[in-house]
Amino acid sequence: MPTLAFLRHGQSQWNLENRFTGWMDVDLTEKGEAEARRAGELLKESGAEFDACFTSVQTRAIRTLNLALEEMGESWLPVTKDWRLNERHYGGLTGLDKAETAAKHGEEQVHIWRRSFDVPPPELDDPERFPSLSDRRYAGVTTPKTESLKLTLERVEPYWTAEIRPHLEQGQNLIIAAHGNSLRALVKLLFGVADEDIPGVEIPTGNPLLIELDDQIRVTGARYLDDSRAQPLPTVG
Ligand SMILES: O=C(O)[C@H](O)COP(=O)(O)O
Repeated sequence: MPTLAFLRHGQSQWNLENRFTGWMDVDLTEKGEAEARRAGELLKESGAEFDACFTSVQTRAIRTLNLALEEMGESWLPVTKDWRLNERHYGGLTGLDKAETAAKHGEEQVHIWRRSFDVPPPELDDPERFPSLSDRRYAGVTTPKTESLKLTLERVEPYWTAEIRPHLEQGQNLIIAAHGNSLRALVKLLFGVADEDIPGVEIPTGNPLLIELDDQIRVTGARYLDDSRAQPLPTVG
């Protein structure tokens, strides 16, 4: 039966600075690099043998995967990168300090923007401030101006169905190295989490979530490999 590992990137510079990041391409901090290596150790210790990996086109996820694979001695594994695994686009919140934004708009509004299923943050109306959000890695892509989790799921799900799921159906074991909200979208899909329950789902950085699937690609078990930094997992709906 196939095994799937979800790996959120290690701490990024803007995680450290508590800034909304989204599609901004920021690198890992030293702590983030250490988390990525530790994730590789944990994946190796799990004994799972992986066949292929998927990641976004954002440096923090790509480097997390590379560091983990290096630690596992598996840098040879095929890796597919696609923008549809990117973090949700944080729109006009991109680059803002999360605490300052809460002080300005209220904790509740910021929680809705961060964790609700279908309320998108305000649109980014001055994209020239962040050129990497629409640089040539997105050639041919209509880049969003903002994304709720629902909109994120709407681009993650077709990619999952067309490009990832078929590997699992062939019995391959996969690693998906991605982001807090693209992984929340996948957790929602795989675990059948209701819209009203998704705000309670958090994904820790650099802590592999190992998911066991049956041959219909239904979840039969799931656990975080670093128990001390685990978050509660949804029951399969
Ligand atoms: O894009 C970001 O700012 C983070 O990676 C995820 O942020 P969140 O916890 O506010 O959704």
